[in-house]
Amino acid sequence: MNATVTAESASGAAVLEQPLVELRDAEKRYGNIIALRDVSLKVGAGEVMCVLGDNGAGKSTLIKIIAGLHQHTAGEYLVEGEPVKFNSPREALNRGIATVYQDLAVAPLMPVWRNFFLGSEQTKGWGPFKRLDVDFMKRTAKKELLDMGIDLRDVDQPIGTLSGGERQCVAIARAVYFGAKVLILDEPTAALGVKQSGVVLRYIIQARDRGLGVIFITHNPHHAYPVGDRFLLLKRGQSIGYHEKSGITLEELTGLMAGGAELEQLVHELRNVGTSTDTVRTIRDEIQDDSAAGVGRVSVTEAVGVIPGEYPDDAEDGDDAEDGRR
Ligand SMILES: Nc1ncnc2c1ncn2[C@@H]1O[C@H](COP(=O)(O)OP(=O)(O)OP(=O)(O)O)[C@@H](O)[C@H]1O
Repeated sequence: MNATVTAESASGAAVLEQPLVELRDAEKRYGNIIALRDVSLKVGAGEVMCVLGDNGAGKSTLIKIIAGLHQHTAGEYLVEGEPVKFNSPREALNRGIATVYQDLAVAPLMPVWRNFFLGSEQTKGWGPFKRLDVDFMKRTAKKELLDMGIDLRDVDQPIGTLSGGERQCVAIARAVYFGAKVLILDEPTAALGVKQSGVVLRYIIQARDRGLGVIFITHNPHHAYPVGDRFLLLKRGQSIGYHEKSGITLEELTGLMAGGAELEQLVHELRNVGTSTDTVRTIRDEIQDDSAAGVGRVSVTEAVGVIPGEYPDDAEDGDDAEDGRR
C-alpha cells in the first residue's frame, strides 16, 4: 500500500502527504489466537476511514491497537510517519488519538458542561481560593457544541436527558475541543434509529471538515458509504477488501459485507437449478439486507440529507423511543 496520500478528501480539503495514522500489515495474537492478521489502513487529515466487519471480525482489536490499549505483535503502526508502540491510551491521546466508545463514559446525572470537561475541569484562583471556573466551562461547552452544529437548549441539563445520538455528538465535540487529530468512533450508530444515525453521520462529516482524521468502525455499509473516503473490510481478523470510495459502489460494499464470493456462488447455483431471475434477485436482496440487520439502516439520501441546524428532534417525532426523554 502506498504510504502517501495524494488525493483530495471527500470534503475537498487538502490532505497531508503523511497519513496521521497508518497500520502496515499489522498482526495481533492473543496466545495462540490470531485476532488480526496483515491488516493495513491509513487515515490523513480531513479523511474518513471506515472499518467494516461482522462480529468477531477483529474491529475491537484494531481499535485497541490504535488507541493504545494493546500492542500489535507484528507489522507496523505509524503515527505521522513515526513507528509507535503505545503502552497506554494516555500515550495515544498525547499524540492526538482520541477514541469515542459505544458505551460512552458519561455521568448521566451531571450537566452536559460537566461531562464535556469531565477529567479536565478548568479552575480559577489559587490555593485555598481555587475553585471550578463554572462560567468558563458553560460558555465554552455551549460554544464548542454550537460550532459543531449542536444547538442544545441548555448545557445545564443532565446529559442523560439527551438522545443517544446527541450524547455521541457531545463526545465528538469534546474530543475535537481537547485537540484530537484522529478520532476513532466505535460503532457510534449501532444502537441508534435511522434519524439519530443520520445526525451522528452529519457530525462525522463536521469533524472531517474541521481537518480531523476519522476512523469509523461500523458493521453497516449504509452508514459507512455516505461519509467514508475509503473502506477496509474485515472478516475473521483478515482484510477481505480495501477500497477507495471511487473504486466501489454502495451495492458492491453491501455485497462484500453480505459474503461477497459466497453470495455470488449461491446466485450461480440458484440459476443453475432453474430459479427465476426475480426469485434470485429477491433472495440476494434479502441476504444483503440481513447483513445490515439489527441496526437502524439509513439510506444515502437520508444520511446526507440532514441539513446543519435542522437536526431531527426525536423527542417530538418519537423515532427512538428510548431516546425521547427531553
Ligand atoms: N483478549 C482476547 N483473548 C483472546 N482472544 C481474543 C481476545 N480479544 C479478542 N479475541 C478474539 O479475537 C477475535 C476478534 O475479536 P474482536 O473483539 O476484535 O472482534 P470484533 O470485530 O470487535 O467483534 P464484535 O463486533 O463482536 O465486538 C475473536 O475471535 C475474539 O474471540
